[in-house]
Amino acid sequence: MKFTVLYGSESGNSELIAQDLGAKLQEEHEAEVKDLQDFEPAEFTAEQFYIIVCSTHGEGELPNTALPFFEKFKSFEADLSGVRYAMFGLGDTFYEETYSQGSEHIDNRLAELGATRVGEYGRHDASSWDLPSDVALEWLPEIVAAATSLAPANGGN
Ligand SMILES: Cc1cc2nc3c(=O)[nH]c(=O)nc-3n(C[C@H](O)[C@H](O)[C@H](O)COP(=O)(O)O)c2cc1C
Repeated sequence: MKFTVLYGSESGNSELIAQDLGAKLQEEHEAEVKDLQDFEPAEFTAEQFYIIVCSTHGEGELPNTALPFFEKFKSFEADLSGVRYAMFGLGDTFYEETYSQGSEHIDNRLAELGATRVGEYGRHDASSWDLPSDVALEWLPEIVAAATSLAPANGGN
């Protein structure tokens, strides 16, 4: 199973989590970490398992760095039904109405295109005392177990 960790970050928290998840995954798996700024919607493939780490800015919006990707993704049309992914959203419960909604824009569009989210939706609340990477690394094993137990989408080995 090959993992691609994608991140959208404005002040660095999601990027740090993505790097820490990538390093943990690389202990036992093939894994790469990419900024959503350097990723195109057409790159989504059933050969990879995606872990998307993304924060919330503005009023429930994506971080600025992820906006160019999302603009393209909104109008991108393809059948992503073979694509599997997990989501980890960052936010702050201080923003009650829009808590952690940034990542949900990406999650909703992936679902619309037929991709399958695997495992629990991870979250980090900046108002909590928990360190972002601690929460994400605690969340990771269940995701890896679920991802690696899935049959390859292409039916291959
Ligand atoms: C200007 C600004 C606006 C924000 N708006 C929201 C919001 O609407 N909802 C939310 O849950 N968090 C919001 N946050 C909190 C961030 O999502 C949180 O601090 C997160 O850890 C930042 O991650 P990043 O460094 O990867 O961008 C906002 C933060 C800032 C600085």
